[in-house]
Amino acid sequence: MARFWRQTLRRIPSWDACLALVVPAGCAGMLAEAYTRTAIGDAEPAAACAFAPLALSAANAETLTRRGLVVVDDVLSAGELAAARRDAATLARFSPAGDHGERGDSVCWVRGDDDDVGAGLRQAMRLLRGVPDALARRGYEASHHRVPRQCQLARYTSRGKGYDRHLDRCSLGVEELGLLEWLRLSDYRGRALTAILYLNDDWQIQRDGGALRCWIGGREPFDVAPLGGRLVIFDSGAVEHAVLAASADRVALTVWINT
Ligand SMILES: O=C(O)CCC(=O)C(=O)O
Ligand SMILES: [Fe+2]
Repeated sequence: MARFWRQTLRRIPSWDACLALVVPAGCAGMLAEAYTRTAIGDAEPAAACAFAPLALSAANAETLTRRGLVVVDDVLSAGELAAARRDAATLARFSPAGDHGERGDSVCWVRGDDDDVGAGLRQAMRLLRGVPDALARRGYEASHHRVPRQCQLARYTSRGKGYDRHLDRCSLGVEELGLLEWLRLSDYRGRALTAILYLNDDWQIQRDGGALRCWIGGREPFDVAPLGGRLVIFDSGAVEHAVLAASADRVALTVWINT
């Protein structure tokens, strides 16, 4: 056995040559792993996510282009909303989000093929993932968008805080983040549109709080109530927003559409 190893080692031209092969291969592996672990590693083109029941109008697309944000109400029927809410409530894998105390919600990532995702929630996800295709059909330049298979389900409880003012797209460069982190954040850096579908029941902003507060281009902020069945679409790189503290449980399903 010892002889075998001696002979094998003698056949290797030099350790330097070995290192020259192994180190770049290891680095390439790490970088590939960093990229494929992102939400866009297996994202689909917008057209592949077409969802016929979602009807957005030309006026919706025009408002999004002009203002950077559009609100569309009642995209779910009362029955669909109730089913999605029920499914969201039975999911048992929420964990606290936010490492720096900037947000008080618990989140879980859901995909259409997850075993614990019920038909109601799956329907809501299909609708949300159909947003870029529905926009592209109305003239919004979204055909190049890619849609992650996973959506974020976020729950803010009545006792917790909201989410501080922020932008959904990260604009830090490779020199600030380092190559590995820069690759890991590919989806976060490439976010084009944020699409949120609220799954709340009988929400009253004066009573329950929890508004989505938005700042666009230095103008006065305005509040959007998280009404059940309401879809909010905005430019992830342009609309600063915050979630105000809620006094009732607040549930939102979000997908970030990438370039
Ligand atoms: O739930 C909302 O209204 C917005 C949440 C949010 O800003 C986020 O998850 O990035
Ligand atoms: Fe956000």
